[in-house]
Amino acid sequence: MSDGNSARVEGPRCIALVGPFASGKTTLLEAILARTDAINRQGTIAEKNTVGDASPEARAHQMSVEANIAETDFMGDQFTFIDCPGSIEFGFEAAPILAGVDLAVVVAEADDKKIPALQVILKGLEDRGIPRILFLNKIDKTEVSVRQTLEMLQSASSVPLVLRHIPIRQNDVVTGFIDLALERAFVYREHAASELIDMTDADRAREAEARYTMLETLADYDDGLMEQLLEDIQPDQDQIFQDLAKETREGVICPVLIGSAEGANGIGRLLKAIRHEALAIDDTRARLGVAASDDGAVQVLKTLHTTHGGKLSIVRVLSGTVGDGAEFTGPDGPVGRVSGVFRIAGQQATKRNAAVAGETVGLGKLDDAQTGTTLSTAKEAPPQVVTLTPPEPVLGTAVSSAERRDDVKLSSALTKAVEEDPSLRVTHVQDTGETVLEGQGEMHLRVALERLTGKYGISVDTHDPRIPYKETIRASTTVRGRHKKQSGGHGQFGDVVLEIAPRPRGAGFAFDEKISGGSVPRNYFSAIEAGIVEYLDRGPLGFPVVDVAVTLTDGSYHSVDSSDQAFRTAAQVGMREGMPLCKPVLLEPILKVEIAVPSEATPRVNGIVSQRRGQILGFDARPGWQGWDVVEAMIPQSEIRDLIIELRSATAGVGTFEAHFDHLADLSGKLADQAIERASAQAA
Ligand SMILES: Nc1nc2c(ncn2[C@@H]2O[C@H](COP(=O)(O)OP(=O)(O)OP(=O)(O)O)[C@@H](O)[C@H]2O)c(=O)[nH]1
Repeated sequence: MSDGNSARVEGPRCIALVGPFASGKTTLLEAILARTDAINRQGTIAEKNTVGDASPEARAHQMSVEANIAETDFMGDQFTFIDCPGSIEFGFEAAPILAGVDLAVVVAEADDKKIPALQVILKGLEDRGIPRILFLNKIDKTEVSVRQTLEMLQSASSVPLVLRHIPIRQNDVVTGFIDLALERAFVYREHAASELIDMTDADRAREAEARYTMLETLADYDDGLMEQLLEDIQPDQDQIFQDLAKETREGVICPVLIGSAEGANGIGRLLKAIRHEALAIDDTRARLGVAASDDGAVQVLKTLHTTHGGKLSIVRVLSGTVGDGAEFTGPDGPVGRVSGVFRIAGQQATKRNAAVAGETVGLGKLDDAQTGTTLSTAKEAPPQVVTLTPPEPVLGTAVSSAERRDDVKLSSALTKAVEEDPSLRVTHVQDTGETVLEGQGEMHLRVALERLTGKYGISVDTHDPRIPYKETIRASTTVRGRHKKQSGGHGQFGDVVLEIAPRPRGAGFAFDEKISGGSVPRNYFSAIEAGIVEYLDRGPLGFPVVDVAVTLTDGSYHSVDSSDQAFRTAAQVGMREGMPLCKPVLLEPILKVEIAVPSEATPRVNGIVSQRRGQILGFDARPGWQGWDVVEAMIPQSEIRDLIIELRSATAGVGTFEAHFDHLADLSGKLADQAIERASAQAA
């Protein structure tokens, strides 16, 4: 049977499967592998026997926590499919992958709660100019009409969604479909290819109407077709296939196919559409602005640290042939020599021969290669096709190894974790002395921690990161600090008079001296200042002290017993006595927060911010995001902790925020008392 003669391109393809959480991407990959005989039997998520999601973390949570890669052949063409996780928390995994694919299959379902997530995904593809086909999955359990579903889904796409299939229903169950381009009806067969059937008169009438709607949209981009429609001339079928392919490749439309990944229905049709409508590497290279060349050039889609084989860079070969021993250069210089070319299938990597342009393979031992970069075998640094900026983390946890001997192991495992997933961040917080692992949400962090244990065998302790409170003073005092030990032998003597005064917020610490008549010799000044600075590490409330001025106004010395150490101690004695008299006050860090949400959630954000002692600064439309707002607010750091969880629940999972330190503000009353109590308990 013909699929139409659209100008089909040749060569190995790389296709991303994307879509909202649990829309059926991993199941679709499984169905595709079964349909193309890459596996004998289709596994299911429930039975935990799918090719994708085979890592212990993915199996445990029954969700994709990283991209799954599998290769197959269909009608003589080679395809690599990359199933990208749907959860927004693992969303950054897809960014470097999408840079190297020919087409994205967006797996969606008739669920209005998932429309905001679908919008985020489609916008990402639209912004990057990636051609896309929408697979309307779970048609086996869809009760609403496809027409209504399409209207709902359309709000998430900025280009027309073009329905290519309509369902055939019997007793409210979808039993097959009509392909509007082929004008043929098929009945689904469980886990087998659909069978061609005759159309009933009623189906023929529905088909004619739906087909006309499809043609009208195609005609918006094809004047010749528009004229034919106006003159009531039946367009040629090849022409329709050509229009579909051209307009899909240009990204001006998004065709919609229907099916059921679980029942393996509609899979053959989807594969045929991909085969005809996806571009191949020559066009993708043009989209990425990479010149054709005999030099090997690759795009790094993902990095894996395998427990035995070392580092594996999953790449799409953009040009040339890439084999063992190839030496690659990245944006910052040489990245290593390939040791092993691997075929990737789920969790398995098997050695293979050299890879040609268009193929997606694993390259071993490119130690300095980074995910998202373009590498070349030419000596000079290759132009980069994308710049990837990981989203700012939204949640953090302090981590430490349960066993001291694992400290070094933990630090190297954390480095590898961030290399595999740059949307994780590890910070060593000087103020609190903690190592904080930050990421995109609870599950993201949980999986990262599980990997530390599962993959590297490190047992990790975690707790909420401490808030880096500070303290300052509100009043001045003058105090004497004496240190005297003169009983027998070489004694110690230091004596200072210090004036302690507040400084404006943000002004920092200042030391001055107003010594007259040499009551304290000049050579002891720096030891006195050092003693004060040391004291300021932990003020009367238990926190680092900021914004104070200390002036040395007087003192005395002993020609034999005075020393740097004695004056240093005297200064600390003075500070210890004087500071509690200066009305100490706790300071809490306040963050400036930009919260991005769909506009209908904006009023709820106001409530969320004020509950967290926050102050709204204003809100505006989110640039480039139709129907979204950005709310600006100041929120105390201690109130941010689970902000992301509340925001996501108010926005069907898509709300997000960025926060940066802005200033310190006074904190008094019960909240201050609690913070002081907590700190002294932790210090004890
Ligand atoms: N009824 C029905 N259920 C399906 C279909 N496809 C997938 N499912 C179910 O939907 C759930 C999610 O499927 P997955 O394949 O894990 O979805 P996913 O999109 O890969 O999920 P994430 O990557 O974790 O976002 C599973 O329980 C599947 O069995 C389908 O066609 N029909």
